Amino acid sequence: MASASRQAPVIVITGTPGTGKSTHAQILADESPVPLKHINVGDWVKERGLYEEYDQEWQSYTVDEDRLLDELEPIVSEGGVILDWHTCEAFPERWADLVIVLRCDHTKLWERLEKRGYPLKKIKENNEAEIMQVVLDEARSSYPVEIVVELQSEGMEDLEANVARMVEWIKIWRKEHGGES
Ligand SMILES: Nc1ncnc2c1ncn2[C@@H]1O[C@H](COP(=O)(O)OP(=O)(O)O)[C@@H](O)[C@H]1O
Repeated sequence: MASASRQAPVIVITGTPGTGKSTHAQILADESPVPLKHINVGDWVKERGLYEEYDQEWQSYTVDEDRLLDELEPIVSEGGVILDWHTCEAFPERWADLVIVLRCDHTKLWERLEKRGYPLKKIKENNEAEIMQVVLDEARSSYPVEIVVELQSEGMEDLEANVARMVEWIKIWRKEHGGES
């Protein structure tokens, strides 16, 4: 059981770039009834140099997964963490109590990535990945189906409803793990 000795859960928020992971994670960290540390894994990789190389053409880093997992392990095993990353299959299954996969209509996603200044081929690649539900399939094949939850992230009302659902889930988790409701 992932969470046997933890006081607070580990929530993975994943999805194609631009689906809203960081936005959700920040608000959830603010509104959670238990303290949750938001780790933006992409930023972590950059800040700590946990990559093998930077690909200029794709404007992306080749992550050193072994080092990344080694650095995350002691933090994650304490619990009370939101792991925010565009992929989730590298994380050990035992880490996650809940895996949220954010989804977005591809035309909206295209606009978000354009605004971010991504090169066209990177926008296309991510757009296709979203249409083909690559991250959702990856989550479903990496974790027990009952902890993987797919949520739409298109407008502000989705954002509010999704965070409210996660807060409710945390309250129940806490009750089940001997904390207050
Ligand atoms: N549900 C949503 N409603 C409105 N805007 C959103 C929503 N989700 C994300 N956005 C916007 O889309 C952009 C990308 O969101 P971000 O959280 O950075 O995505 P990610 O972390 O998945 O790359 C941001 O400008 C954010 O404000």
